[in-house]
Amino acid sequence: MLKKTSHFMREANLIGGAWVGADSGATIEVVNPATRQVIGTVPKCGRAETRRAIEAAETAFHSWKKTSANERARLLRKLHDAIMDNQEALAELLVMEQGKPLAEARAEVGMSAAYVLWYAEEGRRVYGDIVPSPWADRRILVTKEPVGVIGAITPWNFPSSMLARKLGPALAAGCTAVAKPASQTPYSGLAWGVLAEEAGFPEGVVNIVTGSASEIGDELTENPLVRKITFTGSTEIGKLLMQKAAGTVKKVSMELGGNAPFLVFDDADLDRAVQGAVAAKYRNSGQTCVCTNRFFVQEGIYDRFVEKLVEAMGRLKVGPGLEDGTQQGPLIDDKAVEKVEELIADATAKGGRVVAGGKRHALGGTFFEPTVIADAAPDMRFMQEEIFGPVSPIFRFEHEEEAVRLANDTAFGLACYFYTGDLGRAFRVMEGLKYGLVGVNEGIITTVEAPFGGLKESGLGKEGGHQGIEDYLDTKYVCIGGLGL
Ligand SMILES: NC(=O)c1ccc[n+]([C@@H]2O[C@H](COP(=O)([O-])OP(=O)(O)OC[C@H]3O[C@@H](n4cnc5c(N)ncnc54)[C@H](O)[C@@H]3O)[C@@H](O)[C@H]2O)c1
Ligand SMILES: O=C[C@H](O)CS(=O)(=O)O
Repeated sequence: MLKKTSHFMREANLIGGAWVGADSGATIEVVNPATRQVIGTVPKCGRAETRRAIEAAETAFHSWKKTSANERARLLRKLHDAIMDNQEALAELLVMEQGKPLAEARAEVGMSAAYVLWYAEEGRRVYGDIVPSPWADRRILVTKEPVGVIGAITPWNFPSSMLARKLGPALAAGCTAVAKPASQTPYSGLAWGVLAEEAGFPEGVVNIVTGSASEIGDELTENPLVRKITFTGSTEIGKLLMQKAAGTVKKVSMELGGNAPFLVFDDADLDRAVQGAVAAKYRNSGQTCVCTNRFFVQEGIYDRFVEKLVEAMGRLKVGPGLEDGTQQGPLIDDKAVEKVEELIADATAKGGRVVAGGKRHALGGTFFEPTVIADAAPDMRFMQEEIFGPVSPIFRFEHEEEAVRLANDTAFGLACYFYTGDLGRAFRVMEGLKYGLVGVNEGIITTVEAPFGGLKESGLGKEGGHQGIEDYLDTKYVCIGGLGL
């Protein structure tokens, strides 16, 4: 491991400005999914340590909220610069614990820095209102104030940028934070503690705890000092956290699971659609919340699309993320591989045809062959379950209305994509699809300038865009009398 990477690889938690272990001394091993080797350990903290982190964040909040938006922006710009100055080391650390190709890890770290820079500026535009008063002798103000201590819980698939989408707006708004990264990928989260320290954020503003997810989660959701929970992860856990946060009426932001449809109409640019399909499906080996889960291809071009996708996909290089040219890394763990195998077995039992891949890769471990399944049918589990792996089930359809109905036939509503050359169809389909994010003739659409977030059981709230800071603010109405007007 390069020396600079080890600088960020902290085997301790950041609580109130101190790097500490678990009270019990217990630790969790962190495994490199490509080599299955233990790369290190992190503290196995629980409620007591989390409570101390919350109290440190509450203490820090009382001074942090009084800093000017300009001062917070200055520190956030320094944080942005620290991330970019260390992009390679942070990317290598991310690959070691998550497995994605180095090029994707670099992009994720770059996206993390971009969120920080975006909110450095958005924090300076948190405007209030002066409302024309209905009373001649009173004045009405509406102000925005930081909600206070926030609890942030993030997933393993984007261990850096998912935290950036929370810490960026939270710190810009004047909030303080207690963050819990996923146990599979803790180092990219803990690195935010190192970066925040080096950027000059006051002690207690950023706290990072690792360990028992349920214990840390229970303290974050039940402690009344925490005024907001922001979660990115599965819908199942999101529902649990919402229920627990209700006990103290906390604000919640939920970035949850997806089941993205990808529609290709007869009038689409087929080569563009295939290029978009590979990008929207195979990023992070299919382990993203916005990855295509179901392809719907119109009858007239179905066979050509399948043929071209198989050909394009066959060119993907599978290997360890740090190896030059790797485009498909390993899946996160054995459980992920078993889930993918179950879904393929279900599909083939229901008439699906494996036309590419379909089994564990010759590299062994959790590497899996990029897979395409033709003749997918609506009774297959893909329709309702997130694959979270490199598998493309391809359904066929005849009419536009049928495609939109099938695309919407899921509890999820995060991302969707469709390819057409017809402008009228583009508006009909865009307006008919019940999803928070829509890619029209594009397969990769996430950007800091745009609000990211799902509908239905894919979540609540938005991250990115000008909308993303609103969830970290309380609106206060002030009526001022006695002015002798
Ligand atoms: N919508 C989005 O922006 C987005 C982004 C990335 C991932 N995701 C979703 O996340 C899922 C994959 O990530 P994952 O496997 O880490 O999800 P997960 O829900 O299993 O875990 C997410 C986080 O929650 C923690 N957690 C687990 N059980 C908990 C509990 N009882 N109390 C408190 N915290 C708990 C985990 O330790 C982790 O930090 C997929 O469903 C994917 O679609 C959504
Ligand atoms: O996995 C979900 C991420 O939000 C994907 S993206 O990098 O934001 O597109």
